[in-house]
Amino acid sequence: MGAGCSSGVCPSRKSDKLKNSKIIFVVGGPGSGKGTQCEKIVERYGFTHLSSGDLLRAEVSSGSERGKQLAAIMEKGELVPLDTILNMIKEAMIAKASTSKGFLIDGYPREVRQGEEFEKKIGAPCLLLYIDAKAETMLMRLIKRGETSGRSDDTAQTIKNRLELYYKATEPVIAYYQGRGIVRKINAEGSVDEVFSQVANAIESLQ
Ligand SMILES: Nc1ncnc2c1ncn2[C@@H]1O[C@H](COP(=O)(O)OP(=O)(O)O)[C@@H](O)[C@H]1O
Ligand SMILES: Nc1ncnc2c1ncn2[C@H]1C[C@H](O)[C@@H](COP(=O)(O)OP(=O)(O)O)O1
Ligand SMILES: [Mg+2]
Repeated sequence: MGAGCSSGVCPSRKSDKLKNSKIIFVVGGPGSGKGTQCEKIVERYGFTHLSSGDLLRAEVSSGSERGKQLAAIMEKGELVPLDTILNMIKEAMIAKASTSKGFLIDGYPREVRQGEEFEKKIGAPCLLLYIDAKAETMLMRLIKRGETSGRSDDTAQTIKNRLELYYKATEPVIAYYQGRGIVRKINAEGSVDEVFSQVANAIESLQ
């Protein structure tokens, strides 16, 4: 049990509707397996999975003007503006707050400032799942995913940019939360089930 989430209730909520929500950040490089593990967590534990990338892709699919601007950023493998993604996550959380057993925030924070702003506007995470795979493993998985995903960012050049940005901007997020004792590092090199057995141990340490 990490600081700030004893008995499943986190302190100092910034939104009344979310004040009793359990929040788990799922952080790892592109292609490390965040989405895959989140699906398995939902299946077994019934948490609410919110993927920042999925929220953004839904906006792009809507064909809105904002979606067009986001698509141009994502195609290059860059980060969209912090306020945009944070507001989308907050709205999605509020919509599910009354029925959710807890939230898996997948793909956020991608930089330390995103974590700070999330805590100011929403609340503190009680666990950070750090999905750790080698760069070569992530690259191979993304190239393979690109054969069928239809994602404009699963292309060789954009994958390279995303990996570089991950090491530069997102890895510091892990060090930032390590100081609070809420980081659980998951070795994501094995099979989906091998990875999930570690993930399940981390989730159960919270119950
Ligand atoms: N443990 C694993 N072993 C092999 N392939 C995996 C594993 N976890 C995920 N994958 C595959 O790797 C790709 C990236 O996984 P995904 O869950 O989309 O990662 P992320 O959300 O971190 O980008 C997907 O095609 C997925 O099926
Ligand atoms: N928290 C965030 N801040 C800014 N941009 C984000 C973001 N989460 C996602 N994006 C944008 C930039 C990413 O390259 C793109 C795809 O994200 P994703 O679906 O989470 O990728 P993946 O699951 O492969 O790691 O969406
Ligand atoms: Mg994903």
